[in-house]
Amino acid sequence: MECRDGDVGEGLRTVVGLMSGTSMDGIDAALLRTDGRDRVEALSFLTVPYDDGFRARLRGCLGRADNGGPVAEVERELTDAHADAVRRLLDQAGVAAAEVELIGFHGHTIHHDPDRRLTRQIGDGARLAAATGIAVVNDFRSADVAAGGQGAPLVPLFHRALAHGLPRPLAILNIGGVANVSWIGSETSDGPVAEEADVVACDTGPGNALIDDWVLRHGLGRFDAGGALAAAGHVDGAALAALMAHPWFDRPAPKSLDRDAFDPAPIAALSPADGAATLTAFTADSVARVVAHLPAPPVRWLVCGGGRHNATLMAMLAGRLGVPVESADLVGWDGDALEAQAFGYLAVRSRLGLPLSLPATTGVPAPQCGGVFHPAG
Ligand SMILES: Nc1ncnc2c1ncn2[C@@H]1O[C@H](COP(=O)(O)OP(=O)(O)OP(=O)(O)O)[C@@H](O)[C@H]1O
Ligand SMILES: CC(=O)N[C@H]1[C@@H]2OC[C@@H](O2)[C@@H](O)[C@@H]1O[C@H](C)C(=O)O
Repeated sequence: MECRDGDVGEGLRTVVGLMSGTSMDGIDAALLRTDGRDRVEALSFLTVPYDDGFRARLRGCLGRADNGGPVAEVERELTDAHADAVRRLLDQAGVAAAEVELIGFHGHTIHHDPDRRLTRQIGDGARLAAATGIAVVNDFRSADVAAGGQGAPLVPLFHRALAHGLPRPLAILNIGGVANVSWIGSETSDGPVAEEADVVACDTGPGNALIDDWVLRHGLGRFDAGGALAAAGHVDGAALAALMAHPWFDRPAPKSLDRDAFDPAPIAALSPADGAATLTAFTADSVARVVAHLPAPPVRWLVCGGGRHNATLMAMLAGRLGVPVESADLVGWDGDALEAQAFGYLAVRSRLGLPLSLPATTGVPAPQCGGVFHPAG
């Protein structure tokens, strides 16, 4: 399926993908070569962490659908930080800006309410294009949401491109601030019928964000390193049941979440370790709960995103899913880089006029193109 005539030719292109994820840890920047279809070659990757001051300013924008308050200033700061991340990435890779055709710039989601047809990623595409001298595609989610889709997750078509040769059905689980799964069925090519049949996706529920917030509130760092705090605690069954009673878990896929969709009030009175254990079980239980919404149970789960570094969470997932649950790095992917790579891949698809989302990945009525192009400044 093609939405319009592609305005760039076929073949591999060198692109940068940039992601500022819901955990607000920093900017992930990936350099890759891809044809936007089934070929992907990872070249280089780095993360530029946000400092605490900027993270606090960014947090102050969450929930805002308008440009008021600090949003415009934070958007400029965020964009300039992305330009700096691109420079560092290209320095690291020894690649000149002139060799890069395109940047896929996700920006940062500050508001996501697709049921009201609202989603907002801050990040000024024209400013980034001017600062880097490289053409930019941004605003990947708006067209999907305007058409009635969830606007997320958008990584599934990239996951499918990576998954050739792996056993099916395969689940690729991203555990970032929020968690999302791509279910990949039969091995097929990039055609319209196949696209409908072989990939189903949705957010699963919380990822690390509630755990991060809990650990931070107790002065115990920015995240539960290795899951050590959770390992020292006990899961509170009543609090977990209260968290899992949220009606969102009964909604069929596709579905998506804003970062702060769940109220952690049920764990408020728990000790730091018991709270961490219970929130970690909340993430694991919500992933297990999604299996009923998939076309068939996956035979293997490959986990990417920062949550795969949490051994307690990985053990809970393995216990609940009953099939191998492994880091995506085991099959040669860089589990920290996949989201950033995905937005480089999606930028190429945007320029080729190929869909970024499908009815089975976002609930959009028909395969949907998206992204906004900003020529090199
Ligand atoms: N060593 C570790 N042990 C435990 N957790 C970790 C570790 N390293 C990273 N994390 C978790 O991973 C999070 C970052 O994950 P990631 O970068 O995948 O999220 P994101 O991309 O910001 O979010 P999203 O995918 O929702 O957009 C951290 O906030 C932390 O909770
Ligand atoms: C609205 C939004 O930014 N959603 C993010 C978030 O972080 C994880 C999960 O929730 C996923 O749905 C999505 O990001 C990934 C990159 C995606 O679109 O596939």
